Amino acid sequence: MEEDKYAKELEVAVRVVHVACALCERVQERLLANDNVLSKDDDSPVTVAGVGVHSNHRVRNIGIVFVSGITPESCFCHCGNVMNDPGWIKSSEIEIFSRSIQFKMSEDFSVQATISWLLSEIFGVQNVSIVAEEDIETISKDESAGLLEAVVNTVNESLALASKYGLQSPETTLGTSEVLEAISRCNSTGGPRGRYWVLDPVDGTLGFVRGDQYAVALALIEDGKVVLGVLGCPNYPVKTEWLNYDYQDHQAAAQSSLVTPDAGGKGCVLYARTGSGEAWLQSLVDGEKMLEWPNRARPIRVSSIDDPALATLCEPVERANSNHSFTAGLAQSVGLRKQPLRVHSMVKYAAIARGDAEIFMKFAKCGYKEKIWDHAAGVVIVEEAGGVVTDAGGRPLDFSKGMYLEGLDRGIIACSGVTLHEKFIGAVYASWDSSNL
Ligand SMILES: Nc1ncnc2c1ncn2[C@@H]1O[C@H](COP(=O)(O)OS(=O)(=O)O)[C@@H](OP(=O)(O)O)[C@H]1O
Ligand SMILES: [Mg+2]
Ligand SMILES: [Mg+2]
Ligand SMILES: [Mg+2]
Repeated sequence: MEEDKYAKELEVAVRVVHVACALCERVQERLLANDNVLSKDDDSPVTVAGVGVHSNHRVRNIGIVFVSGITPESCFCHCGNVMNDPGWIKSSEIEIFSRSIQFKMSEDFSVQATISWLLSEIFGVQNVSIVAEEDIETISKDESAGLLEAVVNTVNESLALASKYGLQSPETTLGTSEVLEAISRCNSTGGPRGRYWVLDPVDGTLGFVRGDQYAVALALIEDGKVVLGVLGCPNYPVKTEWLNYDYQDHQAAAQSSLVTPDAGGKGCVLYARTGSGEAWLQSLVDGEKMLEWPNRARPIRVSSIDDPALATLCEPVERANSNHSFTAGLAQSVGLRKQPLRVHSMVKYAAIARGDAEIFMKFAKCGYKEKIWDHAAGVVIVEEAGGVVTDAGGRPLDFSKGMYLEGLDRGIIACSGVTLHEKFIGAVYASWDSSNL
């Protein structure tokens, strides 16, 4: 790859993700300030599920429903709606969850509008095509007027700070139609040809509403290949020991000396360009306090551990999202001894790229189709940091087939190096037939 190919795109992508992370932090602070925090208790008796509707080609989250005493698997279709993104919380947390999800939806759309507007300003509206998780229909409905108003305010608040990150802020505040127009540009469906951005505005929905780990993920795909990836991790500080903190720890830590300019603040942005052999980390900086851009970056590398007994497995928190007992069996057969690190969102890819864990595995239920925005940025960052990412058959993930990772063989295995990777691929072959997947 030419030395400077995609250099400008990467530079811009990193800055817009910083702007988006600052937006997320503000929204999450408001959320947490109102005691809208969920605990991490996974064994609670109430099922919470987002309710989605099929609109065109994708399933949208439009609200929530609470059903006592049934499992996500037994959720049913209701009035043409389907259950999506199931999770577990305590009954006492229902009201909190309901408020939280409003914040989360507002954040999703605000991030999409902000990133879409900034990319369009820089590269020209006609050159910007985005595949993103949320689409225009949800927010265009009459009943979403309140949500839209909140989004317009948040977008303007964020764009006003864009100049702090070396980007152009709008001359006047954006109106509703401009915000909707920016969101409507996120209607690409991807595919094998052309150039398009891939955006997950908030990855790790439950992590976000729990005041825990979540990520903003932006990648650029050209002719079906991911050419760069940027992961914003607002709650993943340079200090690794915070990876698995909960909100209470977070409060304590936020007041402690860990959050100092030296420690690098409470979040980070990771990025890489395909083929460069390098991946980078920047601390998140508070735009309002920032005196000048550029923020310094340091190279990151995967862990050099290849002894399974010393390796750490990172996986989704929710059992509904990945089969914990299957991965535990694989881990045992390969010889892992440590407890798995369960972390929400693409922060798992960040943990591998930074060398904080050695293996990330996700085995979704049969029938679930992985989306490209949940993996594109993370995969390139792990690979350029020296890691290996494939499906369970050992093949690279194929981002060229539209919004989904079509043809994915069973699950995803990301490792810090080939030795561990080969062991896990071998373990899948050995145990698959006896698994219930
Ligand atoms: N049923 C099911 N199976 C597998 N995967 C699913 C499922 N439902 C959702 N998703 C996708 O998982 C994304 C969140 O993954 P995480 O690894 O963060 O999950 S977890 O919260 O740690 O359990 C999540 O991304 P976000 O929606 O951006 O949060 C989803 O795209
Ligand atoms: Mg996601
Ligand atoms: Mg998301
Ligand atoms: Mg979602």
